[in-house]
Amino acid sequence: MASILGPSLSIVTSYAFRNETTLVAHSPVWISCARPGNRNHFQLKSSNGLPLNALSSNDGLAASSLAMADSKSQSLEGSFPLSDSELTGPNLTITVVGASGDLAKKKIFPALFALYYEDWLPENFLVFGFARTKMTNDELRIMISKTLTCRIDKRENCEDKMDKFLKRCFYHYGQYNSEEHFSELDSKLREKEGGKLSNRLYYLSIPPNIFVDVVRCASLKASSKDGWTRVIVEKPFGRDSESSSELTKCLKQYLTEDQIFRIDHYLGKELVENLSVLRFSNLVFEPLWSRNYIRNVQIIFSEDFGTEGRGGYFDNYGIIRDIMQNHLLQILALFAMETPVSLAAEDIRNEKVKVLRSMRPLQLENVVVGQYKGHSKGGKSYPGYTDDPTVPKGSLTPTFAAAALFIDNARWDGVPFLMKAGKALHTKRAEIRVQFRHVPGNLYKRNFGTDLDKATNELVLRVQPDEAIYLKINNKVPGLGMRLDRSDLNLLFRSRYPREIPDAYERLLLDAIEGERRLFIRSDELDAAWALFTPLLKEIENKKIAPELYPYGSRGPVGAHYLAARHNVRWGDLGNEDS
Ligand SMILES: NC(=O)C1=CN([C@@H]2O[C@H](COP(=O)(O)OP(=O)(O)OC[C@H]3O[C@@H](n4cnc5c(N)ncnc54)[C@H](OP(=O)(O)O)[C@@H]3O)[C@@H](O)[C@H]2O)C=CC1
Ligand SMILES: O=C1O[C@H](COP(=O)(O)O)[C@@H](O)[C@H](O)[C@H]1O
Repeated sequence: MASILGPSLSIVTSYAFRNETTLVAHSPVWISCARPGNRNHFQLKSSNGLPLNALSSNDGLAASSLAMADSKSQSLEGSFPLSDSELTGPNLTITVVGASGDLAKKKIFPALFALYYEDWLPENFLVFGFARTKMTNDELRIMISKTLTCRIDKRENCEDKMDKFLKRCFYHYGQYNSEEHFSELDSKLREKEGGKLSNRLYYLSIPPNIFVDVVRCASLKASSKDGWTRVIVEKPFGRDSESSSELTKCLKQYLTEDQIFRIDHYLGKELVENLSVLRFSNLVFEPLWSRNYIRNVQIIFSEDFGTEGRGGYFDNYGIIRDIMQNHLLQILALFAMETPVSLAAEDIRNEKVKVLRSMRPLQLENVVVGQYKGHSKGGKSYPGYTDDPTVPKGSLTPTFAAAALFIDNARWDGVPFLMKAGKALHTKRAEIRVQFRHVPGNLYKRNFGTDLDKATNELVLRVQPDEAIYLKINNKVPGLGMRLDRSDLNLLFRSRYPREIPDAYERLLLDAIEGERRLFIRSDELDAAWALFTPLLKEIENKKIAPELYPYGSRGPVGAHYLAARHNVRWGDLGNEDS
């Protein structure tokens, strides 16, 4: 039997190395739990500097109890009810609260399976579904297997792995506000954990009005006694500053900040992760990253479908809360932050908060809101937003918004950051566009005609679909004479990296398991984000600003063009489809 992880610590080499086998063991000595196979990364330290699945100093458990639990677990080896006799390390149970719901089926279970398939999960993991719907373990397994459409589908041994995964999935039904039902869940978890050191991760995949009930019941009745307990909280984190701080206050009655993992799945997207790598590990970009060279930055999100099926939820939030205040603002903060002291979560989050706190209050005149209306095209008709039966008639909720934001600090003074987010537009896309300044005294300006904007360099990070980073440059068309052409230096991920890109939820789940908080939102970041958007949202709502209507499947309201033009900007996504 391999030895188990003791309370010794090893220090992280790098976040990116979590599946590599290079160890940098520091005192006290690393106790190896080496065993053959892919799971070597589970002997490695996580990116928070602790052994994977160990407790962080913030998880509320003294090292002595970890040691005690570990020695206890040695004597109970084999009591975990899986056939694998080589089990090592602490147990991990992941309880998906709201297991019957859309997000659980669509994203969470598939992500867990993908992690399992690729050997990222610890040996002793279990998945529990919890919801009010009555289901047996087998029914949950059928539900999971039916909806497990994930990137792994076509891979070798997928079915075999799936069977093994499903054997680790269990269900417990109960009410979200019943301490008794969470006590029952706790009994089931303890039975499965077999007395070993156990860590527990809860994923709140439920509507926000029941977050606090669940956290109260889980924390009082079903938290880990000897390991860590962490809770992933899904958005929305409130609707404005007041409700958000109330939510934080309530959660903090039962959890410490370090136990709360506020998820913003855009931070888990490959290209968003890559933003800092591009900037801080290439000499060529960072010197350009300021008002001196950058004319404007555009952060664009569009979906080619409406709120179909989620109109009830959406109408209470609207596109500004649904996409801008979180996903796009997070990207902006990462894009604009100063170089952090290190890659440690707190260093990065400190820099992001500074950006958010330096932002100029949003003015209504710098914002355009829109709502899609029904449209017929090619003999097919597409419903308007208010045609959705779950949306109140006459709703003014915006399904589109564009905004010009400014960061009043030395680096970004005067540079417009334009955001655009919309549903039911002509395409599905998310991208970051950086438009550089004109070349001063450009020797070739005669070759560009009068429109110098067309000749400026533009760096595009296409977050989705078809991830890519490309830089628009001017180039001489080969041949005699002097004709210039706008070309792309193009890093198309699917050509360069044939492996499929993991879903954002995979990365974020793994990070939460590892205790890596870098990609989760800290409460002061959240406060700063709401402080920026709350006055604007209140003004839009109090003044009952009517959204500009745009046809389903169009490029959005024309007001967005006027807004950009007022700031001397042209939206970069409005050229041809591939631009
Ligand atoms: N779906 C998505 O694409 C995304 C969702 N989110 C967020 O994730 C969370 C879950 O989303 P999603 O799965 O779509 O949500 P659902 O509406 O599907 O709800 C999840 C589960 O919660 C229970 N539930 C639903 N409504 C209530 C209610 N009023 N009171 C008590 N329980 C209820 C139901 O389970 P049961 O009846 O069995 O108890 C349901 O299966 C939400 O916070 C959402 O905002 C975030 C990003 C995207
Ligand atoms: O958070 C949300 O994101 C989805 C879009 O996510 P993506 O990963 O598919 O781009 C959006 O549809 C939804 O309205 C919003 O709540």
